[in-house]
Amino acid sequence: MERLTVELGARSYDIVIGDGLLDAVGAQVAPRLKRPRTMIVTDAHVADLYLARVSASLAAEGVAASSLVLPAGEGTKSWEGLARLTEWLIGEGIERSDHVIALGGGVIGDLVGFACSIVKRGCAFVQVPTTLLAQVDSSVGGKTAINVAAGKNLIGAFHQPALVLIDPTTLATLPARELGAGYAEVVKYGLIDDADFFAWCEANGAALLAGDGAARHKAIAHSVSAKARIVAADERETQDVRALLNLGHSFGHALEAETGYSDRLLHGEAVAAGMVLAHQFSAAKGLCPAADAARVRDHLAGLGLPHSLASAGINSGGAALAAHMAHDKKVRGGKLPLILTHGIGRSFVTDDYGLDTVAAFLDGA
Ligand SMILES: NC(=O)c1ccc[n+]([C@@H]2O[C@H](COP(=O)([O-])OP(=O)(O)OC[C@H]3O[C@@H](n4cnc5c(N)ncnc54)[C@H](O)[C@@H]3O)[C@@H](O)[C@H]2O)c1
Ligand SMILES: O=C(O)C(=O)C[C@@H](O)[C@H](O)[C@H](O)COP(=O)(O)O
Ligand SMILES: [Zn+2]
Repeated sequence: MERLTVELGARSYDIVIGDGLLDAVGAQVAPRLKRPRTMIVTDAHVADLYLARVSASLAAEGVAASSLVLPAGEGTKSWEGLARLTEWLIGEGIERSDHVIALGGGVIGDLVGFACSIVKRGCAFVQVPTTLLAQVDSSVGGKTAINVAAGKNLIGAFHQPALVLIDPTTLATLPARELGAGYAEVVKYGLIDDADFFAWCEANGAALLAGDGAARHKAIAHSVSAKARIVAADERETQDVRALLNLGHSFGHALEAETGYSDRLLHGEAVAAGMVLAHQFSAAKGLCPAADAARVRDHLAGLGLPHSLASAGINSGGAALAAHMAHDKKVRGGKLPLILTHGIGRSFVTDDYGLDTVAAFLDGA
């Protein structure tokens, strides 16, 4: 079992990684509770697979757990999902010191985190991520949100979890397409500031996706450690440090919006295409060697991930895509900060390029 801490002063918390940890959720959570009671929120797929085990681990510690099973999929990160969850938590008689357990992928984690940021003005929650994406990214850092018609994650809050419990063995049941989507966020950490880790991804990505346990463990531990470092340095994304975690997302979120947050394009798939576009845009502006942009495209394409507008199933014009980007939460003074790069592992934030420039680039991409 491995343990690291996200250092955030009074809001610091541990991330625990261990095979079989799902059966120890009760032992990890029980000592934190003011009463032997908790609420588990999950989705329909994960409930079938893992809810009974988590409930049993809590029962073994004398903790009674009620559960809410929400529909699987991005559509649950919505006003409707939020209303249903918050009403349920209130109906369950939640107290602020209770620890709601978010058992599932990034959709459940983001929704539960946001609900817990507003119910009774703030309740505790524990992330038990079961997708690769959630284990390497979304369960850590306290960005919580729902999607609205105008854009991705536009209604949300920073609300840190009290604890993150990662059991990599849950990935054994994850569909290959979901694994690939999560893998895009793993590659992101290499592209941001760690060229050696990108090279590791090139060498080990295929094995990781094929089920290599050691590769999965290394990717998860490395990713959460990088994320913990970045979040500790800039918790609320005010200093152009945490914004680097948005590499590929300004483009990616526009692609997700264009596909209506449907399963035509998963978040991680949109990020994969978005990261390639960010490198190609950088190369087109003379900021990044074209060979680096090609290397990123080739790695993601080689693993079957979207690596262009066409392979992401997008045939909209640049202006339509750029219009989505105008809603980006990083916009300041009317300018859109983009995460661009000087090469692999050398990302940076700039607001030197306007939406017209981005639209023209996308028209030719
Ligand atoms: N808060 C953050 O920092 C952050 C970071 C990255 C992504 N996100 C958000 O995360 C969301 C995407 O998360 P996701 O990719 O985990 O998607 P998801 O939560 O929709 O899960 C993907 C699918 O896998 C199923 N599933 C989950 N665990 C499983 C398992 N172990 N075995 C079998 N099936 C399983 C789910 O039921 C679902 O159908 C997006 O909304 C994205 O915006 C947030
Ligand atoms: O934690 C962060 O910071 C991230 O940007 C992680 C991203 O992978 C994630 O998709 C996040 O939700 C995007 O943030 P947003 O602020 O652009 O909604
Ligand atoms: Zn993301």
